[in-house]
Amino acid sequence: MGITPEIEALPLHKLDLDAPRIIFNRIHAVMYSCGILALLYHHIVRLWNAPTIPSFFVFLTMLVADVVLAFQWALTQSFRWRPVRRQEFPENLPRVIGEESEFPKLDVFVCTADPYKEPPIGVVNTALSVMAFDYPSEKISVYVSDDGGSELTLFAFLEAAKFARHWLPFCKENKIVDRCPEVYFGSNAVCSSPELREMYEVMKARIERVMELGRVEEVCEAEEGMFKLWRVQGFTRQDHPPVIQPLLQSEKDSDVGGGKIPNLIYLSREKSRTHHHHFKAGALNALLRVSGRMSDAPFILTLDCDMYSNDPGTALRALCYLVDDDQEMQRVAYVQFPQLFRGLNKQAIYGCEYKRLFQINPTGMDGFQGTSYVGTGCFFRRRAFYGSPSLPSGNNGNGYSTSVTNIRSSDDQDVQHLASCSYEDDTSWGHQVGFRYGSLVEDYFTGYRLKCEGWRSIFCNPERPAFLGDVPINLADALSQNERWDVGLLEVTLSKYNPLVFGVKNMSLPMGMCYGHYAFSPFYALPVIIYGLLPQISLLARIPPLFPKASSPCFYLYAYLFVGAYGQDLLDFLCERGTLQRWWSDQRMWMIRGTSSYLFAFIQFSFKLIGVSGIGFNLTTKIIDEDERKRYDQGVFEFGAASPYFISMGTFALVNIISFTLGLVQGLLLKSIGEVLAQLLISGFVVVNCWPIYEAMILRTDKGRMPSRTTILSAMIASVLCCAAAA
Ligand SMILES: O=c1ccn([C@@H]2O[C@H](COP(=O)(O)OP(=O)(O)O[C@H]3O[C@H](CO)[C@@H](O)[C@H](O)[C@H]3O)[C@@H](O)[C@H]2O)c(=O)[nH]1
Ligand SMILES: [Mn+2]
Repeated sequence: MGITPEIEALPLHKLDLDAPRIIFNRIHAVMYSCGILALLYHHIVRLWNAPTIPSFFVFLTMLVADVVLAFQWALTQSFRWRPVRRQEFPENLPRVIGEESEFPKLDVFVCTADPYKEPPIGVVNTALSVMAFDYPSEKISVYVSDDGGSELTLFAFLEAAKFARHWLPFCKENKIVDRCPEVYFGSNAVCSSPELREMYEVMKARIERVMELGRVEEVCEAEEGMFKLWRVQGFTRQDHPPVIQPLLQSEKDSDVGGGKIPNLIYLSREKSRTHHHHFKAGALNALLRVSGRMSDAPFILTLDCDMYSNDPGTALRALCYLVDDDQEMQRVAYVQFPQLFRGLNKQAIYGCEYKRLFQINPTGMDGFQGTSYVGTGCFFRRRAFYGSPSLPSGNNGNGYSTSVTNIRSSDDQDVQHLASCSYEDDTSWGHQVGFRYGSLVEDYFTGYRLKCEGWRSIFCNPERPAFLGDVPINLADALSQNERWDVGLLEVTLSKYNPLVFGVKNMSLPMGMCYGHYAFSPFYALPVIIYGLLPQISLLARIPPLFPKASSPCFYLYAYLFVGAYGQDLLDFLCERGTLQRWWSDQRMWMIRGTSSYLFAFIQFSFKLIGVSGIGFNLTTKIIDEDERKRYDQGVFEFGAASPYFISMGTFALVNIISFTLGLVQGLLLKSIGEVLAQLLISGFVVVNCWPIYEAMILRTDKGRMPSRTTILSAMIASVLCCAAAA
């Protein structure tokens, strides 16, 4: 093992600076900073000269909005300072690692939490797609973590284990590219094995039947034992003992051709109402311990249940970094692949692609200490969970260092105990060891804490998407997912781990800024709400204009700052293979989040602070309603089911259209458009963005239109605001 001089010429990976972008970004940064300084100066002069006390407060509020925007803009410079591109050469791996038998083991964690929100057939597809990696099968162990504690999921995996024995050799012999069965059989490609397709359909039907029944009835005698636990009185999803069930064992089992097969293990950790389970992080830690005992692979891939592998070569690509024994590369805690999605509509109306988060920003963070962990599609070095890179590591005899400094390790503890609720009591699990607790965005938080310990990470973004997942296809789901993330971020921002304090001290200034930018993103609620209400209300109230006249040079300063920020955002988007339409949706969703999920996250977080209510992990539904899907595919916004989000965004939309119309009429009548041009442009911009909301309120008749009660309520609030302003 190790790179000897002769093979140095055959590198495993390569890094290039994105020079044109770096130059452009830095020049823009300097110019734009001057603009911001000029704006702040303008603000201060204006505050100083405020004619009345109320106008002083109005100006002050506008200053607050601009300060938050400027602050966040400054933090984003760290993403733009030094973007890099990487390339891997997996074909050179054998020269470094040697024979297939020398390849390191790989453990894969697939998380699921509710069979009704995350259909088991989907989870099965994800598992099968990774079991079929181009990788020595006997080296792979797939662990399915079922936080739903459901016999339905176990049943599905019993079926999957049988099907895998046919599917895996078929994929490898025929060099199939799409190794997620649903995708392969769903594509138009002619399947060379109709029997296999039939077998898949039968499996699917059996799983779906059990889902309909809601319980497992017909299983053969050999399997009946596995379901016994569920028949015990008092077994519920919140209260049950650990269930660990190996379904395939590479030592004993083989595929239908007699070839090797991966391990497949079902695990549902113990649950009890008296213990906090720490959601996904808790599940991952149980997996970490159990897998450490059962297979103890040095490398671990974490996957959400809906993220299937789209490229069988992905594991090898990740190894290009993980097995490199260069000193810098030995500090790599994880290799993160981007989250990419299938089934997005043309405009990606709900902005769920999160291109900036998953594709653009990571290239920038990779120019420093590496990108953030995004929860799925990420290959970890097991050792990273057990302490800093400078700690001496264990060795599994294969040349790859592994964990195993189990905090309470002693051999008489059986595997069951490792998955029990009380195992973590009074240990460092979740604090210094394993996935970290304390934030609903356990992914962001864990990656961040690892960086603070001195680890680094890699962003690996190959041409063919490595993994593909599902996105929420209705507005309320998209916002509720975002709200959960925001609450999780606030938990970090308002703790001692604030990235601008703890992070800057333990990582570096640019890394602290990157993590800080995310941590503070819920604060975007402030400028969005202020810019979305104050200029409009003051327009109606005819109080002194908030912005310079169209003829004043300061007007151009505002124009420059607006065009400069939006323009650069658009450029970043297009450079990362985005389209204009999707960018438009993305910026629109930013505005919508400002008035809904960002705002509601603050409310939810405050409730938690004062102890009114706890916070939970609201799963994103992966079930797709046909009707909804149709509307989504046509790019039509979904407002069907009432949601408090819609009331606040409806109010905003209405205030803006009222103020825009009245302001325009008044400006024309009094021939004073120039004086209120900036305010008209702002509310006009909001109105254009809100078009789908007006449509849903008034024009549409389908099931996805805005519920009348929501429309009426928003209209009432908006009229109260407008009347109060005009009075
Ligand atoms: O108590 C829980 C809750 C969730 N999950 C699993 O966590 C995954 C992510 O849940 P999902 O509802 O799909 O949330 P998303 O917002 O889509 O997930 C993003 O955000 C999460 C953090 O909020 C990360 O964990 C995910 O990896 C990231 O893709 C799913 O596989 C769930 O089964 C559990 O295992 N246990
Ligand atoms: Mn998800």
